[in-house]
Amino acid sequence: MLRENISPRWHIYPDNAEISTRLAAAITRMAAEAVARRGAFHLVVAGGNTPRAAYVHLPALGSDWQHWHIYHGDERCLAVDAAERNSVMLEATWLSQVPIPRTQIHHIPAERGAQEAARIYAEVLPRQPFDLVLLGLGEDGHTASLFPGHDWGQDTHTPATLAIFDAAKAPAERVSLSAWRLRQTRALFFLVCGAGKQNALRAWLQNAPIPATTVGSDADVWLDMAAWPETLPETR
Ligand SMILES: O=C1O[C@H](COP(=O)(O)O)[C@@H](O)[C@H](O)[C@H]1O
Repeated sequence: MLRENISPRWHIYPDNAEISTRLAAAITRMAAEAVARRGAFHLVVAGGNTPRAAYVHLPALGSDWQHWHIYHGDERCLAVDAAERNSVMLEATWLSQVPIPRTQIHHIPAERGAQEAARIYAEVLPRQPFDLVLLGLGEDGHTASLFPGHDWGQDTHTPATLAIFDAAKAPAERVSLSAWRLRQTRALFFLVCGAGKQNALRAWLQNAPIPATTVGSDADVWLDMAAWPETLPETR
């Protein structure tokens, strides 16, 4: 699936609470549509703090959980029960409370080290495009575990998963889906909340070489007012 390089759509809401309610409803609606049309919903989840509140809303909204398939955009190479792992956050906020078949929840086996986990996970990913990819934006401009100044795998010949050993944010060892694989999706949402994201967002608006500029060139960006840069680039 080729995504068009048009431009991102910026959706600004008052705060993370408002985004979380709306996002949870949107995910549930998209899942219902995907299941009705194709019999399954393939979702890539974002880690970090920003999406937590949205995930917390999901169990109560209810859904045809039997048809959901969950993948991660990235994972930190830590022990399987480490609190900083994205999989642990996902289980605690949402996955442990809904009857998605365990065989359809695809955590990255990052406890096995980045190289082996990336190799294994590349085989786990579906051949078809995802239905929805959720991504965050780090304060330093990283997306999933693709960091500015590193190769983020935008070329279509890049493997679908990357082993990262020198991430600028701890832990240094991580696994990430590559930029081109993240873009093989019907819909792509970025979540950006908090004043700490202003510099990264300004870089994106300036078309600076950060992963979001290429991964999210035609994304829907859900952001809160605090994240919108107080001083903006002159163009756009
Ligand atoms: O390290 C990571 O950071 C980004 C952004 O996280 P946030 O806490 O600033 O929302 C996240 O999207 C990624 O999954 C995570 O591993």
